Amino acid sequence: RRSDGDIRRSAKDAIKAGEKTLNDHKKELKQFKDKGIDRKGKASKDRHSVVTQSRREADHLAEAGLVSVEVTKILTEQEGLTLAEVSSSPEVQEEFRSEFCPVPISCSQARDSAYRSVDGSCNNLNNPHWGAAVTPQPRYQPAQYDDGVNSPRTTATDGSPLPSPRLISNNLFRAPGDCTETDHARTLMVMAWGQFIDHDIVATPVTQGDGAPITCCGTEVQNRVDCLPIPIPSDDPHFNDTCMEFVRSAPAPAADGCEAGPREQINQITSFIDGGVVYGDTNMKWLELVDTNTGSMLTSDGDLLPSGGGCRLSDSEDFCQLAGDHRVNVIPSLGGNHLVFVREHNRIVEELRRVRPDWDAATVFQETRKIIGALLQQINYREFLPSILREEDLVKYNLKLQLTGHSSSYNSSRNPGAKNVFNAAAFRFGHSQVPGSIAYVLRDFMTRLESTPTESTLLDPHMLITRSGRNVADLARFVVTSNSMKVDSHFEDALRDHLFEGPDGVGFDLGALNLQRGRDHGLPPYNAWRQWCGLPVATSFSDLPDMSDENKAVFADLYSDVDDIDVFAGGVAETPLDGAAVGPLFSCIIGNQFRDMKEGDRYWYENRGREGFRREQLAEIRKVRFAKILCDNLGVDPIQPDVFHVPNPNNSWQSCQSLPGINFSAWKRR
Ligand code: HEM
Repeated sequence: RRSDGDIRRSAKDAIKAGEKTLNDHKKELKQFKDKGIDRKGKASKDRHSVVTQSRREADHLAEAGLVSVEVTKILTEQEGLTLAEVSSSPEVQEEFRSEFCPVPISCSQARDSAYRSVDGSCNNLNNPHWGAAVTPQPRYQPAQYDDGVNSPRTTATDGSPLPSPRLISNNLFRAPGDCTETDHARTLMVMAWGQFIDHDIVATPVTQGDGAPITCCGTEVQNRVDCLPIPIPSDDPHFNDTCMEFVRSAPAPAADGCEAGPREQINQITSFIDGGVVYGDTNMKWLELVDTNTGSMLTSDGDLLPSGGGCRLSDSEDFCQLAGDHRVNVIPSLGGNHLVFVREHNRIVEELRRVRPDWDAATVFQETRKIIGALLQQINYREFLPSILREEDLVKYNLKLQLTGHSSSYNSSRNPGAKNVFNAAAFRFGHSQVPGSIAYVLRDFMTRLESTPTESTLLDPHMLITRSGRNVADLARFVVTSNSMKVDSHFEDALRDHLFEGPDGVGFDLGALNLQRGRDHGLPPYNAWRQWCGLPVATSFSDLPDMSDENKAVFADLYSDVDDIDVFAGGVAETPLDGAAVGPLFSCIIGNQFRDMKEGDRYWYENRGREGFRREQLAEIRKVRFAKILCDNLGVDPIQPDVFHVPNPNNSWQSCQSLPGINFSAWKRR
């Protein structure tokens, strides 16, 4: 056995080598920039980077991640340590931490605050980084990289290469006759909310070049370490090319704290449902979005979102929208939800100023932010989750809300962080719900106007902001009355062939990106997750439980072993459970994640104490449903009380006036 001193010397040498790799990497990125390689390439790659761009703070963590990976590779491959020895060696970790990790966060001020910190730090007082912005994504199961440390999972059990994600997409995700099935019970709000709340929970940055999105296709960039381009089969039904751009997610050090270990990925926003999607997660962003004289959110002409950020503009009068999250322009249904909560914030500010004239603008802002966070949590757990999970799973994962009084669900040993498999696979189920076109529905609920293919609305906010936003209510009416697509193995061509397509006709396949992202992150395959969830595991393709015969046959054609199936492919292809939108595997992962985010949140809105609300305030918040918020801010009247389900005799249209709202006198000084 090697002495501690010997291991420390090896660790120091490995760290030196890691630093050299980091410097070489930076030089290489600059060279690609100087040669103009990252500046050229396809226009669609720049659009994709609007979604996956990284923040400067994340770049620093990525540098630590790169060294962590290098150190771990050297210690395991050249110095003969096992992964477990690297992780548990105090010598290795002390050396790594002293060079690359920020000084531990002090929570002395945050301890007694009635408000969440802007970046989510110190929510958990013993583990201040849990759920905070710009931290490594935690995992439910260790990564499965080809080399154990860093290389994507690309090899099948028998040693052959895994099938190309685009090939899987062509065979599994393409709907027969290009016709995806409708979900007759759920509305498009299930899809729109899923994406909106996802953008409150996770943003995974990819590695960026020296100021430009990286290029991964072409002879000049072969074997680039940051790349994992997707091979396109020569007989592809849509693409003429042979290569789809794909940049790896930026590396992070090991998840719990900041340690040397196998590659992890970054979450650059807070995992808590805290309204970061509305406000952002940095003081800089708050200053950009908030009127500091009043505590209200800045808006533009027509009470729309302010302008800024990147998107594509089809009309010279339009502008890109700025919001707490940079992905706001991805699709109008998402931007619509952003707008609703900015308006709701400003409505609440007015109400609070009336009942609390003694409060300054900063207090009004924080109190309003707290109520908005509570409303997001309440809608998510009381309306959205019951629309996608079975009642028995809501009970099993402790996702049900209390009807009265405070709860004592806080558990300081639960890590609320958004888990890698939730981000890179399970919660992407919503991609299958996206419809092929977006339209306006007029006040008569019958007339549909300006139906636009979904691909033309991507990254283009036109439908929301045209005519100074006068059609926003028509768009919302479309979202709450139209059916979502079923969660199944089929995707609309808008996303599967035309995602972020440019004038050159080149776009992405989102289904293929999801599969490749899972491999990039080293996600264990489908069967390993079934086992983790305690579900029956298939030993052959023919006994895949919870799957149609048709899907079993497709999997048997694509993969050489049932143990190789990618978790996103297997999960989305499962037959939904009775009463749920998703199958058993995604129900399990989504259930576990939302339990962590509820029980692991010291500021969970039902909690007692100064982090929560007074009893009478909580009772007022409990009166509100999402329908009322749409009423108050978009004037969609009448509306069905449960906007996640289509109107029916048990969920019939009601006047906005008849839906209860918050009485703010509960916020009066006592
Ligand atoms: C409406 C159209 C949508 C578009 C165009 C879209 C597009 C995208 C893109 C381009 C990515 C990054 C892909 C990658 O390179 O890995 C992504 C990630 C993701 N999407 Fe969507 N999406 C849509 C809707 C949804 C919906 C409805 C949900 C959930 C219900 C969802 C959940 C997610 C999640 C969880 C991620 C990973 C986020 C991260 O880790 O940063 N998306 N989406």
